[in-house]
Formats: sequence, structure tokens, C-alpha cells
Amino acid sequence: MSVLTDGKYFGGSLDDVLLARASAQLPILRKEFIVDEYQIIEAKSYGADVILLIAAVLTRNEIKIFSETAKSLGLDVLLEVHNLEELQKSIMPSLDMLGVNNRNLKTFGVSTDISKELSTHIPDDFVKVSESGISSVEAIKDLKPFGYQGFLIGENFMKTENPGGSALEFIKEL
Ligand SMILES: O=C(O)c1ccccc1NCC(=O)[C@H](O)[C@H](O)COP(=O)(O)O
Repeated sequence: MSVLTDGKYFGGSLDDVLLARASAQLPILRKEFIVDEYQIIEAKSYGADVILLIAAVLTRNEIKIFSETAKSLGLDVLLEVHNLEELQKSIMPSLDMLGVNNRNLKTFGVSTDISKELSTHIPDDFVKVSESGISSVEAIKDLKPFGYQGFLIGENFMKTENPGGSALEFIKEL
């Protein structure tokens, strides 16, 4: 379960992690622009299981330090990339999952083609996650042959009156 904790752009907060922790037994991802080790300690303290690191805003050295800090705290790490350059810069053993964001940050357009293109460049040691712009079961079925096992879906559920119920219905159809 992905919990956006960024307040400025998404209206989230760490209290949302506490609420999610108290409400569900699922692993919780703190979805945040992590730029400081302190945010990783916060994630652990508030009950998250996984942190997101965004390759577009971090150097390779920062990714190494932050992912090793997370692992030392027992957290898993999802590293997000948008292109091959970010992927090649970031691959290292302290990551658990590699996420390809289907949203182009320059145009905000979404296409799962980038997940397909990058899939062959992601070593099998990592869980492959396709992120954003997914709104149908067909899209998942289309991505699975490319090795994707995780799918980050937000708007498709959040725009409904009952996001939890919509997610359950969606999962039943898979
Ligand atoms: O994740 C991004 O790159 C992003 C860029 C601009 C606005 C919002 C963004 N992400 C917010 C989210 O966490 C999304 O809900 C998540 O990536 C899932 O995507 P979607 O299913 O398209 O909502």
C-alpha cells in the first residue's frame, strides 16, 4: 500500500502512514521525495516497511547511502526510474525493487511502453514494478510477460467513491 506523505504537492503527511498502519496488515510504502537520511528514520518510526528513492533527484552516491541506511533499519527499497540513463546510474545490490514510472515528467503523459522498453535492462535479482498510468486489468496482463510483478496504481482507485472496494474488485479480476 503506497502512502503519499508529501504535504506541499499531495496534501499528505506522516500521520497518513500511522492511519494506514493501524487500518491494514499490508506492507506500507512511504511515497515521498527522500533527500535526507532523516526521512528514512521517520519512515521506520511511523511504521512504513518500504521507502521510495527517485533516481531523477538523487546521485548514485546518495542512492547508495540512503538504500544502505534503509536496509540497516530493516526497510525495503523501491528505486524509481524514468529512463535508461537513470536505471544504469542506479543499479546496486542494496535495492530490492526497481520501479519504472510510466509518467513522463516533462509532458505528464503516461505510456506503459517505457516499462516494456526498460524491462530487459533490469536484472532478475530485482522485483520489477510498473508505476503510474495503469487503469485496466488488460494493462497488467500486457505487462506481466515483460517480468513485472508489482503495479503502482493510484488515480484509478482514488477517483472512485470507495477506493479500497475498487482495488479489491480490480484484484479479483486479475
Ligand atoms: O509519481 C509521479 O511521477 C507523479 C508526478 C506528478 C504527479 C503525481 C505523481 N505521482 C503521484 C502518485 O503517487 C501516483 O498516484 C502514483 O504514481 C500512481 O500513478 P497513477 O496510477 O497514475 O495515479
